[in-house]
Amino acid sequence: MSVTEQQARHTASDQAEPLVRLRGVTKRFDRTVALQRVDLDIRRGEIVVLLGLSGSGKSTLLRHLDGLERPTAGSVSVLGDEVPALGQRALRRLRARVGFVFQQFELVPSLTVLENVLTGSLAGVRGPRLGILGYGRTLKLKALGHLDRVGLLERAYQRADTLSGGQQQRVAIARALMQDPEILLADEPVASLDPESSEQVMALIREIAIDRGLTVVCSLHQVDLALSWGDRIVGLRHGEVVLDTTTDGLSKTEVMEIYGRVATSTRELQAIAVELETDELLGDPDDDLRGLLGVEERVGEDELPDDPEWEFDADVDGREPDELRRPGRTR
Ligand SMILES: Nc1ncnc2c1ncn2[C@@H]1O[C@H](COP(=O)(O)OP(=O)(O)OP(=O)(O)O)[C@@H](O)[C@H]1O
Repeated sequence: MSVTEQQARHTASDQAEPLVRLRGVTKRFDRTVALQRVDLDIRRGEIVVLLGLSGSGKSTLLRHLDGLERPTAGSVSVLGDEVPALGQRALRRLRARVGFVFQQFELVPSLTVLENVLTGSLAGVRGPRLGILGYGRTLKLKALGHLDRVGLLERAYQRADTLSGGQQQRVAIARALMQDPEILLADEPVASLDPESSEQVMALIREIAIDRGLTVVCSLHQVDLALSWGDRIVGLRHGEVVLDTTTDGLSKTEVMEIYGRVATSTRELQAIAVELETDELLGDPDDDLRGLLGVEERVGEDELPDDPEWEFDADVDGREPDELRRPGRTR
């Protein structure tokens, strides 16, 4: 995106009232604090990327915007509605204005592509639909138009499970468009895709958002994609916002430095490097890492690996991304 385009979009969005406003949002699940005192304003037309490690609270934040979670404390306002206060009917009306795209696409595999897209028109509508015959001509033409927009018109009558991952995510985007949403939420929409498909899907989301003046809030863990396809990056760590900046002129190293500054140990830096898919932090841990991020004073010598054969356990799925392991050592 050109700097001029980004400036024009920011100027327009700066003048508008925020579409999304979070104030002091804390969310606890039993003893886990998923979000901590989050304040966030998102204005119409912004394309915001939520960036952070696994377990940092990205999905939880997105789910609050759609009323799928209620905050333990604080307020969540979306499109002028105080979301946690909405009853079921009002929530359905809000959800009809907010599209949601998920990591695993959530298509019905045995239905055709067109039928899957048509189900997007059911947001806010009650009652079952009986296959494709249950939808009127106008809706079918609209669905076909969206399939054309995402480049899959010729696949309309194919079963959804015969498509590639990238194609399925494009179908999910077409389905979300059936609602004519004002806000599009996307939870790790490219996490299951290869790099090329990821680029294509993110490019498509951005193009559609700009065409339609959509506001997008998208969680990602790849810094490169966040920088290429977002206007603004909101970085989360342990449920707190630790970074909130436009992508204008921002470099990957700067993003990593900010994450580095909030990391409390070398182990966490390594986890950040692995999860954010950068090798910039994975040089010689004794030199490059500490030098780049200036962490010596904070972490102390005893936390740094003293053996060059140490190995980082990249399996951060356990949401405690803090394990250093030497070969052969059991945890
Ligand atoms: N329904 C739930 N019950 C209990 N704990 C939960 C629930 N949902 C989320 N959590 C916890 O809240 C924290 C934040 O989770 P969340 O899914 O929002 O993180 P995330 O950044 O989206 O992670 P990922 O990138 O892996 O999807 C994690 O510690 C998670 O285990």
